[in-house]
Amino acid sequence: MDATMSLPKTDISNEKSSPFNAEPEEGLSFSSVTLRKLPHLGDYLPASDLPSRPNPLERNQYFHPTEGFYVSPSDVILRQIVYDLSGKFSDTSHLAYTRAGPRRQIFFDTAMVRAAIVTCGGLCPGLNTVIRELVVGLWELYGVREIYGVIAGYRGFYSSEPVQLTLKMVDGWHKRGGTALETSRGGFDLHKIVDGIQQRGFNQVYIIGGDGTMRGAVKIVEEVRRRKLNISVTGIPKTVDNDVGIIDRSFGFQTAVEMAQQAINAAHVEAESAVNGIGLVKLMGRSTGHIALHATLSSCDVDCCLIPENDFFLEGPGGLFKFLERRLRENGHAVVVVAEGAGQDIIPRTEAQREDRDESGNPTFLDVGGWLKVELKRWWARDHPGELIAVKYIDPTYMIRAVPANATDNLYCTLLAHSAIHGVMAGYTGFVPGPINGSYAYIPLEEVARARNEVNTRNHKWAWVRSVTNQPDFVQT
Ligand SMILES: Nc1ncnc2c1ncn2[C@@H]1O[C@H](COP(=O)(O)OP(=O)(O)O)[C@@H](O)[C@H]1O
Ligand SMILES: O=P(O)(O)OC[C@H]1O[C@](O)(COP(=O)(O)O)[C@@H](O)[C@@H]1O
Ligand SMILES: [Mg+2]
Repeated sequence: MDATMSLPKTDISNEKSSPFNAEPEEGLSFSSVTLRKLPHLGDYLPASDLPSRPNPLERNQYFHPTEGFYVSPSDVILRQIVYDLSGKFSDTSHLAYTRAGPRRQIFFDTAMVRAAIVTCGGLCPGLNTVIRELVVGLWELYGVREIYGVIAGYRGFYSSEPVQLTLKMVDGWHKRGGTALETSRGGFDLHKIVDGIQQRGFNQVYIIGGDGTMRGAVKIVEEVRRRKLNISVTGIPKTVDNDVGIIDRSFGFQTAVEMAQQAINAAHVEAESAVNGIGLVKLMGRSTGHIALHATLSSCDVDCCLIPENDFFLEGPGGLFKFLERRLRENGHAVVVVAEGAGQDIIPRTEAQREDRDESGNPTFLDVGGWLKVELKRWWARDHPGELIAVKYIDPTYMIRAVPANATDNLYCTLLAHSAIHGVMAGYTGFVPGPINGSYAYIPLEEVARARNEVNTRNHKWAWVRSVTNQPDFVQT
């Protein structure tokens, strides 16, 4: 049967009208869509300080913009694309974001642009590609020549001299892991950072980082606005853990999953080749188990996937040991994948360990893999004296994030970088570019900083994990 979805005509909502955001038009069926308003320099700068000009892509020798090339403020991406046609619409189902892409008119004189690029937080495959593509995009698409790399994270804005970046310098960076600009945790001093941005005359700031970085970027945008500066700030979401919300996934995540699979494969080979072999792999994921989950699904060799979103326990009926004992009896070996943030509440720790934080204030974790290995051996020796066991523990955590991005992630990094540039040139600020349901959108930075992407253990994906591993729920009885 061909069902036609009709959206309810009530609840017309456009968060706040502005010349830079779409107005609902009479007769259009998206009248019930709530469009997230994007911050724009024009929100606080007088129009006389913000003259618009034609996009230089118009004159670019390699571009021949056709009808439909430019994105207009009324182009939107819907947050949700799965609907229940029985008519049970929820409020959030019609949330929309401004579509990313080049604008016909821009708000920067590209000869006057001084762009700053910084990387903060942990490493992630693709960081160098994003940096390179920001430089290439600014240089080739918009003719910008004043592009600077801020060294070693937020502290670089006030503690070291930025490095001028050229096309020649960044050549080949997309093939290198890590970040050529260096990164660090901590060092967030809001006033020193914004003073540094002002003193160096930066008017476009590209901040590449994870959830912590985005929270910092929100404060920078607020301070820039408070000082009424003509500076556009964008956040490019980076996290190997894939814990940033709203966007489909973060760059580098697929590469990390691919690398994780290699570790799982090795663990499987080791486990299969031993008597009562247990292959144990620890993967990154502070508070979310996305890497563990995706690597489990794609490897098909995993017996049990432990993630921070799911509690587990070791001893007694329904516990991990009983389950593994069964698997060893049935198959002779087992493979366990554990995300670094899993089981943290059941690992014994001292008061000092409980309080320990990294320079950014993130809690530091105990090694769940090392602890599990010791506990597994202790349990087996106690309950099965004289029987062989081999626990092969692989910790590839830094290996999976220190590699260059794979082809899919490299492509993604390019689109992110270019989307960021187009948005900044259009005068938007305090936004994040990212794919939503496969299409690139601009999302308010503040919203991204608040959103978390956790594994939903009640949805189909987790059910899929269970169908692959046949693992229990680890419920105390
Ligand atoms: N709430 C916050 N406010 C301001 N800055 C923050 C905040 N949280 C983290 N930062 C800063 O952001 C940077 C990166 O944060 P971190 O948590 O280490 O990595 P990530 O951004 O990858 O999550 C650090 O310089 C840190 O000081
Ligand atoms: O040892 P480091 O470099 O501080 O980082 C370890 C952490 O960094 C991560 O890889 C990524 O975390 P962020 O994205 O928050 O930087 C975590 O999975 C891990 O806990
Ligand atoms: Mg983080």
